[in-house]
Amino acid sequence: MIELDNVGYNYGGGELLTNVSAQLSPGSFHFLTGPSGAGKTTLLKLCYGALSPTSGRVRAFNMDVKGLDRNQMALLRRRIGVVHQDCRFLDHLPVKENIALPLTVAGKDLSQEQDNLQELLNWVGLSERAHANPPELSGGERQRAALARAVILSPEVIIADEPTGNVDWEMSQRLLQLLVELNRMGKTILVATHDLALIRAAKNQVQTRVLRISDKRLQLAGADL
Ligand SMILES: Nc1ncnc2c1ncn2[C@@H]1O[C@H](COP(=O)(O)OP(=O)(O)OP(=O)(O)O)[C@@H](O)[C@H]1O
Repeated sequence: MIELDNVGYNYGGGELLTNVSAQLSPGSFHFLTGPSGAGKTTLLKLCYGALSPTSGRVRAFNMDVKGLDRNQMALLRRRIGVVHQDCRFLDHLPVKENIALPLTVAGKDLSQEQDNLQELLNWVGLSERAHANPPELSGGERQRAALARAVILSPEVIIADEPTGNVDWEMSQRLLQLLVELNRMGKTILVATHDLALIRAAKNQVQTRVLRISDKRLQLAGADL
């Protein structure tokens, strides 16, 4: 699905990532970990085409991400759902409309999508909050709304950046459960996290691989996690 081949990345102040190679095969569940500032968010951005590698190659769905034109990039974004670290919303729009935004951008007729939207709101446990505005949501509700928005177009890959960063243990388990369910539905999952307890909890439920950025390079973490 996504393949990194000897990828290097440099924001201009020296190489941040070097010789990074990895493959996310269909239906796999990967965690990405490493110290703060190691380059996890950067690596995720390289995977979904928000950044182009300084060296090496990123391929998504057998296409070189670097050479994509606007239309191809828009298509790529529909196939990869992203939950951003800061999960921003349009604060003046209710939760339901925020979740529906990718449908609008994709030119879908919202009146045809109401059942789909309601099902998704139920799935993330936000049907009661559908008409609230984002500033009224708790951290866990924001994360679940962001996940719903990321999956509304049924992407094949879901990339989540610290989805449990600001929530308590119970809520992080609930979010994990949603990601596990998506994986069981056949979705390919990539989650950046500092939370080793979350990784251990996931390992009890699904087969996962843990990648760690250490000293600019990507390594497969050992079974000790
Ligand atoms: N747009 C940018 N321009 C310049 N430097 C950047 C930019 N974005 C990130 N960096 C730097 O790149 C390094 C890696 O950042 P990144 O956000 O990828 O790390 P991270 O592992 O996700 O960190 P954290 O766990 O704290 O979220 C940091 O030193 C950061 O300051």
